[in-house]
Amino acid sequence: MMYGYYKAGRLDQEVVFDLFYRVNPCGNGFVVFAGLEQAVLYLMTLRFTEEEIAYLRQTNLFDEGFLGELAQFRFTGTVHAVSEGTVVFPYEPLLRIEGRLFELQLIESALLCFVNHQSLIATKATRMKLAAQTILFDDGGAISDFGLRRAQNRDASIFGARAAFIGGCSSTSNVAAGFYFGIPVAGTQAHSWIQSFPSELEAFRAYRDAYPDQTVLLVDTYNVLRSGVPNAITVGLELRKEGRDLLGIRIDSGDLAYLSKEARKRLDEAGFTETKIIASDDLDEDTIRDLILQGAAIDAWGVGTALITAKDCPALGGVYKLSAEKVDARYIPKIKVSENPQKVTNPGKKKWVRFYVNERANADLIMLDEEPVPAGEAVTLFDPIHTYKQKTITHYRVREMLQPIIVNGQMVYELPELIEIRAYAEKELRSIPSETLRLKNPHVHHVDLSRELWQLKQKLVQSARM
Ligand SMILES: Nc1ncnc2c1ncn2[C@@H]1O[C@H](COP(=O)(O)OP(=O)(O)OP(=O)(O)O)[C@@H](O)[C@H]1O
Ligand SMILES: O=P(O)(O)OC[C@H]1O[C@H](OP(=O)(O)OP(=O)(O)O)[C@H](O)[C@@H]1O
Ligand SMILES: O=C(O)c1cccnc1
Repeated sequence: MMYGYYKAGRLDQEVVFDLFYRVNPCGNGFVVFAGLEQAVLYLMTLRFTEEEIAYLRQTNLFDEGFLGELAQFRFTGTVHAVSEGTVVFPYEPLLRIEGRLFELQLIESALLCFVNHQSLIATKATRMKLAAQTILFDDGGAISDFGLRRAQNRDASIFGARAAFIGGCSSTSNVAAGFYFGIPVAGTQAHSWIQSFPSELEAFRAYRDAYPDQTVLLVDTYNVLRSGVPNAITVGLELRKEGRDLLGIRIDSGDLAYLSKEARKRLDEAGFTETKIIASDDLDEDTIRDLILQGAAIDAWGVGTALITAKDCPALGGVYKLSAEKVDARYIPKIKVSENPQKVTNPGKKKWVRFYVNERANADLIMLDEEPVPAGEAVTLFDPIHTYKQKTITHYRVREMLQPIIVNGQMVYELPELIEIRAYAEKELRSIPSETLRLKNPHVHHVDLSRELWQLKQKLVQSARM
């Protein structure tokens, strides 16, 4: 397409693209937006190397003028985006990109790859947190990412760990992710550790000697209640003699509700009331919720496959659509019409706002960029499909959601630390009504169009059909 634009003399045509998604993943009521940092770093460093140009040359598809354009390629466009960790909903522009058609077309798939992957995993992690009733993070069980071995690849594990941390995981067992992003790293030991020693007790003692202040023992290699827990208590008593304590045990198979409750009883009877019980074994948000309903005595959760691959909903369908074209300093709105009404795009250069009523997100409104943001006057919102469904809000706080990130190829935004993004994501979740956070059949958050945008869309649909 870039070569075609070049041949048609359209490479400098100024356009606007929106990146958004249409359907929440996993039956969820929202998405936690993530991946912006990688998208921005990609745009700021995007170049064609001599080697890459030589590869393209030998395809015999392109002329030298075009290859020369690639050699001097720089991203010179303007990007507005929501902050990482923001709770977002279908059809909301997550990134709005303005610039040369030549550049904006090239970046489509890369931007989608960063945003789709990390937003999906951040959302999945949030679901786990909601299931574990840890939305208030100081309560309920922490969730650790155990996913590296099950991730689709190295990058998926590392960026997945980043996204999982944004979504609320407390730690990762992926040390590379700790190295790159400063995520707290935590882990225990595998069954092979226990098997490699002559006995379980010797294995526990050797682990304690290596990590006397972080002794967490895997108790299910032979028999949880007859061998693992009694041996862990023996090692715990030895630690006590040194003035230390047994930090935890991990149960990785069997009936996690029954075994955790029994293990809790025995640990408590032996005086280890502070020792944590960590569960793992094919956990997902449904099993976590189920175990909590059964009164399982689980303090923390190690989650692998279901988290890092978003196993039951393995892709977020974010898309990148052209919404306007600049002609004589004016933006001309563009639309994509479809037989499927959900695939008709929202035309024009747009922005969007969120209305808060009593500090809870009440509704979102997508509007044309030139429209004034409501400033306290009563606003009547209507459903863009079933337009008779209307509501008027009066006492609200309004927040503009897109902010400048890159202007004419220059970064104007300071990328936040990951820990700040995580804290912001938590704050965001607290601003969303609990009905929308429900794991099953959540309330559908209202994302409406301003009257002007709605009328423009109707007009363009009508004219496109003629
Ligand atoms: N009390 C429980 N309620 C609901 N699900 C549970 C409960 N206990 C365990 N599970 C889940 O059931 C599944 C256990 O599967 P299965 O019985 O096949 O294996 P297992 O006994 O854990 O042995 P292994 O992991 O060694 O194959 C896991 O996904 C686990 O998280
Ligand atoms: O959430 P999950 O996908 O289960 O990931 C975590 C699992 O990974 C490890 O198991 P391991 O690779 O040794 O396999 P196994 O326990 O399934 O046998 C660990 O002991 C957990 O069981
Ligand atoms: O640290 C652990 O116990 C761990 C890490 C990854 C996968 N399974 C277990």
